[in-house]
Amino acid sequence: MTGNQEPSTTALLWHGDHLALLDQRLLPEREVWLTYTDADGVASAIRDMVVRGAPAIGICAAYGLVLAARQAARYDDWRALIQSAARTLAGARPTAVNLSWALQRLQSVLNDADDAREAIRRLDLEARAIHDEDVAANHRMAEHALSIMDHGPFAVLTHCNTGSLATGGYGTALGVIRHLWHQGRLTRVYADETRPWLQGSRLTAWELQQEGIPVTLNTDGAAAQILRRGDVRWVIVGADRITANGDVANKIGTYGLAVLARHHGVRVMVVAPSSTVDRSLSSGDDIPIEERGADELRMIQGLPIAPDGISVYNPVFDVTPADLVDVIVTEQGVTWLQTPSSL
Ligand SMILES: CSC[C@H]1O[C@H](OP(=O)(O)O)[C@H](O)[C@@H]1O
Repeated sequence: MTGNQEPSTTALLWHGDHLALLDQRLLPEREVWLTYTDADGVASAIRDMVVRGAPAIGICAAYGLVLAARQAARYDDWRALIQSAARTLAGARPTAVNLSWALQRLQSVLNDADDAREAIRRLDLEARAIHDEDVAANHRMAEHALSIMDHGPFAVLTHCNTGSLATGGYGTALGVIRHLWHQGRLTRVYADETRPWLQGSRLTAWELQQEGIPVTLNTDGAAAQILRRGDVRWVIVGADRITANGDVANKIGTYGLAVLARHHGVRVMVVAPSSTVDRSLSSGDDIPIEERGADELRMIQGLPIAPDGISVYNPVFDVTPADLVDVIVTEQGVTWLQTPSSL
């Protein structure tokens, strides 16, 4: 990879006997690291969004299972205890398939372990491999994406956070954006603030500003006007689950953005590792969509911004149908869903 600089930001650090997580609920004001030594703690961290982002939560679940194995080693029923921890971790969040994918990969390794110490060793190696593979995949996806984009330079718009804070490092959609910048092919990134959890304003704007990448923060509602102006060539987003027909579950608001992009002749690129593809589901209708608490809309940093007790609908993902996605990029390559000439 030429011209890439590893970003200084990272979401997680594995120390063999504990997992350190940057508490993303406190960014950008405060950088606070929390330490986890057991699977229940890691599951809570995922559920409470201390760490978030489909690939990142898969990697954390893998390390969480290693922690479970270390704690179970002293018991005769160590294998059953590890399996129980896997179920707890798998239940932390429903939409991103990376969580179950990572846990299934570790459990297949567990089956080959004859004793608890061997289980710890094998699980640790596999979890580290998943982490390393994710970073390598992000760099490969950036290369694949740039190979099909015109030289530019041009502006792009992105939604939510898909960077080093959402992955093992470098990022998926944000990895493509980083590579565009380092190759001199990017003029500006428009970052949707991404209500209600504000991954865009609190995380993406923070990541990009740290690296001197020109980023402009906009309300989700301003995306239409930005796309109408014509300087944005691509909408580039991540994914939490991609089904066999190319439907894409991603942060709430992605579907509306794809409709806007198609209306304004702007191409939509989805960037996600192959661990995000769930071929067991025939369409996005089958993807479980997480709904989170009402206070995510009613409050901001503890301050009420809506009438007390107001009814709230808070799905935190939506499904963009394949016919609104122009291209899907994974580490294995590029899949055009709309023939380029038709755009
Ligand atoms: C490369 S991260 C993929 C995906 O995860 C984010 O959701 P969340 O912040 O709730 O974990 C968002 O949908 C990203 O696009």
